[in-house]
Amino acid sequence: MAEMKISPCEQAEAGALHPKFIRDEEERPKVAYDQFSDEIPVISFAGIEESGEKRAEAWRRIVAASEDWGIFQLVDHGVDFTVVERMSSLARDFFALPSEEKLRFDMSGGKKGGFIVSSHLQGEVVQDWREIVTYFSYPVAARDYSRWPDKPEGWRAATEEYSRQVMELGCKLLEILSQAMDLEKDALSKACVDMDQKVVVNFYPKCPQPDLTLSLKRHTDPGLITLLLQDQVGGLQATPDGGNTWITIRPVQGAFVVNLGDYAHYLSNGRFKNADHQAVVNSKCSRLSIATFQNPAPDAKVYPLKIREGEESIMKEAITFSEMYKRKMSNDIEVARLKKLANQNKPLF
Ligand SMILES: O=C(O)CCC(=O)C(=O)O
Ligand SMILES: [Fe+2]
Repeated sequence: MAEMKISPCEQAEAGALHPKFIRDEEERPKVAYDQFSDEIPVISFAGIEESGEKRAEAWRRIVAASEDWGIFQLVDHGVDFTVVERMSSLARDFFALPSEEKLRFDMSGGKKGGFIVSSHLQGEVVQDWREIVTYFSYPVAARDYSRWPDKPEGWRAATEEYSRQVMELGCKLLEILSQAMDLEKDALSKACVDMDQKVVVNFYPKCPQPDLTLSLKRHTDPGLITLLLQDQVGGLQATPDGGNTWITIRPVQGAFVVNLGDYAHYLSNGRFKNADHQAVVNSKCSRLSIATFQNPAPDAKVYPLKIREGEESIMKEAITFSEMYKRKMSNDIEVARLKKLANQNKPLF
C-alpha cells in the first residue's frame, strides 16, 4: 500500500496532530518559540573592510562567538536590503501556491532540488513539521535550473542575486576565521576545493499542538558555514549542552544568523563549535526561514587544517566530505531506528 502522505499544510487546520509528527517526550520543545534570549551575540559588520577599532571589535566578537556557541547574528552585513526582501517575499509566495504547482517540482525519489513536504531524510521515523523548497546554486557550472522553481515570476533572477551576495558574505566570514587560525585568509575556502552552495527555504505552517512536535529536529549543519534568514516570528533554538537546556534566538530584522557546521568544527580541530540547534513551531502563525549552506565539494578532505601546540587531532584519519556526510546520515537513521525499537519493546503498563 502506498504510504499515506500528510502535509503540515493539510493538517494545520485539523484539531489534533497526526502521530507521524509526535516526538518522544525528551525531544519535545522545552522552551517556547517566543521566549527570547539575547545570549547569542548580535555583531555589526559595519567597518569590517576598514582598519580601526570597529573592525578589530567585530573580528574579536566573531571569533569568540564561533568558539563559544558556533552561532551569532550579523547585522550591517552588506547584503542588499531589497535583495533580501525580494527573496523573502518570493519564498512566501511560493508556499502560497496551490499544491499542484509546488508538486511540479516534487523532489522525492532522490532528485537534486525541488519541493518536498516534511523531512527529506529517508527512513526518518518521526517527521518534521515543515515543507521545503531547495536548490543548488554553486558551483555555477553545475546549476540545474530544471530543479529551480519557475514560479512565482522572477524567482530565478532574484534568487541568483541573493545567492551571489550571500556567497560573498560567507567568504568574507571565512577569511576572518582562517586568519584567526593563523592561516592564509583563503585557507578555509580553498579547503572546500570548489565551494557548494545549497539554499533551503523552510516553511513551517502553524501547528495545532506545537508542544508535541518540532519543525526541525535537533541537529548540527554538516558543512562549513550557514547563513540563515528568519522572519520575526521566532522558533530557532540553540543548546550549549547537548539538548539539556535551550534558548530561543531573538529574531533581529534583516540579520543573518550565522551557524558553523561540522566541517568547520573538524577543520579547526574542534576550536569552532558546530552549533547544535533545532526549530519549534507555534499555533498562531506560520514561519519562514531561508538557510544558505556553504559546503565543501564532495571529495574535499575532512581533517584539521591546524592543530595547535599541545593539542591532538580530533580525527583519527582524513575522510572525504561525502564520506563524513554518509556516516552522519546513517548514524541519524540508526539512532532513530534504535529508538523506535526501544519504544516498541516498552511495556504498556
Ligand atoms: O528554520 C530555522 O530556524 C532553522 C533552519 C535550519 O537549521 C536548517 O535549515 O538547517
Ligand atoms: Fe540547521
